[in-house]
Amino acid sequence: MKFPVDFKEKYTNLLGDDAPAFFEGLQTEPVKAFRVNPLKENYENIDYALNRPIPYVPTGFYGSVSGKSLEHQTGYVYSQEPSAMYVAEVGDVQPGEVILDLCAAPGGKSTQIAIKLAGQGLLVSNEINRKRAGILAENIERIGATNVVILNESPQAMAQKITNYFDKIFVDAPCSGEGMFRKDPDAIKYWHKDYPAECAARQREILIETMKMLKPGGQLIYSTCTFAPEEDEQIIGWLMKNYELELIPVKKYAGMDSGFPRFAGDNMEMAKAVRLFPHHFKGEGHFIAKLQDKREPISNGNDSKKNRKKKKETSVFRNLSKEEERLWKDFEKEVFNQQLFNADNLRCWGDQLFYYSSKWPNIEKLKFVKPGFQVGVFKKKRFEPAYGLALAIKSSDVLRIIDVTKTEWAEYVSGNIISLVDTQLKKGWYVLRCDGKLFAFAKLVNGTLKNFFPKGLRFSV
Ligand SMILES: C[S@@+](CC[C@H](N)C(=O)[O-])C[C@H]1O[C@@H](n2cnc3c(N)ncnc32)[C@H](O)[C@@H]1O
Repeated sequence: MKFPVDFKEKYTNLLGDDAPAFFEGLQTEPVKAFRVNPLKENYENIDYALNRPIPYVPTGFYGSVSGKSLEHQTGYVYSQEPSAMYVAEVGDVQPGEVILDLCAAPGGKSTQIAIKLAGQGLLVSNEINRKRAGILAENIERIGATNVVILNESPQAMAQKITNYFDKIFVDAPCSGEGMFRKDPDAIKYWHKDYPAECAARQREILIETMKMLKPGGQLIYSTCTFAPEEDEQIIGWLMKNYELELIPVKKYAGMDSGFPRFAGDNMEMAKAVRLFPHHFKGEGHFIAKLQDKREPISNGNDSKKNRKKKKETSVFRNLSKEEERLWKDFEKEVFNQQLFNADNLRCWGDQLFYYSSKWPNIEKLKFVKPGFQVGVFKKKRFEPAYGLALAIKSSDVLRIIDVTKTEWAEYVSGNIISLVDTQLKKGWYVLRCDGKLFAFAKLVNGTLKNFFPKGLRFSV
């Protein structure tokens, strides 16, 4: 890998004696890792070795996973390099918190945050780029969380609608990406001498909006995948100068460095942040800082009138018609052994049925990809379950399960039907399961499982 001359000169000056090892580290192979997903039943029942745990991430393991495996399709595993995994750990997410992941695609941190919420509280996962927001939605769908709203907004538009609201905000900022040079050598092409300063200007713009949305007394977790002081310590210095924020010390595990005070006017506080350098640590480059808002905490922003409207006043959704209520209830009774959702939290967006808690904010006038958890769609006089519903339930919820072989699973995910011989089963909807993992809905008609695997997600193994 050939580095730009200005890059070499900059880090030779900044890192001194450590610079040769730094450049050498950027030439070595990137480290592969993945996380398992405790939202899933028997989540450690996977075909990947779990004998190389990552010391600072309880669900993280070194090793690589295939995007075409059953474990990946069903959201049992998520591929993520080891440095990036530390961000959500630093955030210390607790079930019940109301969290914003402002720069979220493709979803590494969001999937980890949603899993940590364990179905309680809310994650608003936002991505400004429409195409990337679509990928984010796919990744979140697989993990099976029902308490995630996926927006496709600018921080400015969001902050106009939602203020003083979030307990925690993650800003995994768009950055000059120097820490990704080894994983994605194309990132070098974008680099030039002024790039870090340009990125820093954008980061400040994003953070101005972020601070409007953070609840007084909340926490901000700021991270980048770059080494540039302008985008790391100097951004934190700027934040602390302009807002009532203090740094919370981040625990340093073996190989992790403290933030560099000398990168931000010898501000000793910077040592509370963490720097991950590939030549000291088993992972790609990252910077993480955790900041506490020192303003007087207010009672939960959920109750703020500005942020919330009564169900009937929210124009994104409409209430279900009597016919739709009946269709959903009939489906629920037929397939599940219990009520899955409180009926008060079910709403329609067009003909699609969503779970959207009445406690969540009003997202009217904001662009979204998924306004809550999609349960299904009403088609003429029928209800069709969403693919994501099969990934968000457990076998113990379901009356109608059909177990299939790995070969049949591969047929189904590629878009084919499955023929059942001599079946006595009643016709209708079933959840398909392979190797203990629920993976899709199918409709049984005359001994054939008709394929309802989403067309855009089909793949050949
Ligand atoms: C480092 S990536 C996020 C990675 C993600 N958090 C993850 O863990 O998978 C930064 C994201 O910020 C988005 N972005 C770019 N410009 C932005 C802006 N002005 N405001 C908010 N987000 C922006 C990019 O599209 C990109 O997806």
